[in-house]
Amino acid sequence: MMSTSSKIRLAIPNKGRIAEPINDLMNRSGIHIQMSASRQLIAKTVDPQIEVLFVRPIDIPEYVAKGVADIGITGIDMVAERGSDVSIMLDLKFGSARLVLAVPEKSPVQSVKDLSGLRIATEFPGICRRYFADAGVDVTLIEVSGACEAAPQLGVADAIVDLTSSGTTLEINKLRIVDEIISSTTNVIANHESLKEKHEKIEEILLAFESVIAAKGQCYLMLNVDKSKLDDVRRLIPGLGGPTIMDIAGSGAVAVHAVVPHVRVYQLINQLKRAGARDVLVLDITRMVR
Ligand SMILES: Nc1ncnc2c1ncn2[C@@H]1O[C@H](COP(=O)(O)OP(=O)(O)OP(=O)(O)O)[C@@H](O)[C@H]1O
Ligand SMILES: O=P(O)(O)OC[C@H]1O[C@H](OP(=O)(O)OP(=O)(O)O)[C@H](O)[C@@H]1O
Ligand SMILES: [Mg+2]
Repeated sequence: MMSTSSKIRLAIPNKGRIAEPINDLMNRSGIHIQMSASRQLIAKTVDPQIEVLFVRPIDIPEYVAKGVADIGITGIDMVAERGSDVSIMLDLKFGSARLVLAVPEKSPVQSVKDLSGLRIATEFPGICRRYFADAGVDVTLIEVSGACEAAPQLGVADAIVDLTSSGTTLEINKLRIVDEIISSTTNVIANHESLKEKHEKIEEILLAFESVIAAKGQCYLMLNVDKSKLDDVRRLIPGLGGPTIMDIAGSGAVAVHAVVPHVRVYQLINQLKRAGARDVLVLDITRMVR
């Protein structure tokens, strides 16, 4: 195992749907990117051992497989499309989408078997070839690089294989799902050799990302309460290691601190006030390491 002095190159998307959430993850995890120009392809970070490479999400799996980057962040669909030999390290749980086979609402097609001899438009030729081969169905693939849902209306395809998340694009283009091929989220992937040689540093980065995911949806609640009412307040505060209780010197009151889920806060504050809590503060948690 190598020391923590290993340099790491991290490949992340330069554009597209997941670029912004990944940038947010980098900031929250404390690995701030230092950009000197907006179209910069390689950037330094606050950690002199971590350098960032900005590339297209579809190219990240192969850059990582070939060792151009040690680790990368991209959709699991991109890894499947390229068939890249990388280690899947961490599911970041955003960028959720399903890759589906869809046909015009009025099409007679009911299953993949009905597509024999027909034309399929897709941005995912790799996944499609394997999918139709597994199904034993011979089709013609029409490769497009966006706006795939328009292909049936334009008369260039009989069906499409494309991503859907909210379902809006399928609905607007009057398309019906016939099958789900894969579901995808944004993941951290790693090069096999880098994992052996730079294990400690990669683990350090993963821990930083995990701590951001753990903190998501949680907030830090602080309040003061007279000791006589402490039991009522304690009963209201949900788990997560139980509240921390500290004496406020000479006041007959205590300070109570606890980590609580965001979704509980609105109701909880009212209940706590009724139970005698005062000076309530709710703070965002950026990172949480257990
Ligand atoms: N509708 C969506 N909802 C959630 N995630 C999506 C959606 N569309 C794409 N993604 C995910 O975003 C990642 C990058 O795809 P995206 O289409 O944003 O990149 P791109 O093709 O480089 O950008 P663009 O389509 O703007 O040219 C993929 O892993 C994909 O699964
Ligand atoms: O279910 P929805 O929420 O409507 O999302 C689905 C759309 O999102 C993606 O398009 P993207 O924004 O990447 O544009 P593109 O078609 O040019 O790739 C995908 O290719 C679909 O077209
Ligand atoms: Mg796209």
